[in-house]
Amino acid sequence: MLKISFIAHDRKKDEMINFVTAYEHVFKDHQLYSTGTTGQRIMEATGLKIHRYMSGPLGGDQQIGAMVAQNDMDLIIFLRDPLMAQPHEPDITALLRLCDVQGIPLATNIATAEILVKALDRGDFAWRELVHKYKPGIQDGEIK
Ligand SMILES: O=C(CO)COP(=O)(O)O
Repeated sequence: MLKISFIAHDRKKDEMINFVTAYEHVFKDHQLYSTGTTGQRIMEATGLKIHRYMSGPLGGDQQIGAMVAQNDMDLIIFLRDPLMAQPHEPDITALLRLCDVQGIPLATNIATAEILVKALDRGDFAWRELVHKYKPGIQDGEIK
């Protein structure tokens, strides 16, 4: 079971809901997280149970980022709105940066999200189970 996050900006939320609904059979076997409103919308539209953090502008991206910093998140689907400025742009940039620090698979548009979910479904994410098994002592705040 992997940890997966869904985040969508307002004008991308319908696209996210269609996507998660289409692949509900894949996502139901995993531990799901989201920012506040995205998670609420997905749960209203599907039978999935999602741990919701704060709404993005109130710190939700940072909360998911905290999991990424500990290498404790396996896949992020983040449908960003590239055509609208966000008040919490620094938080968004920070989350994307941390994904690159830890090498966490991240989709920022639906085309990539489709490819990643198909990879997930056929077992291409098994290496993440190994990451969890052999994760060094990050709980102790160890600096590598
Ligand atoms: O703003 C967001 C991500 O940056 C998403 O937040 P919501 O899911 O609460 O709309």
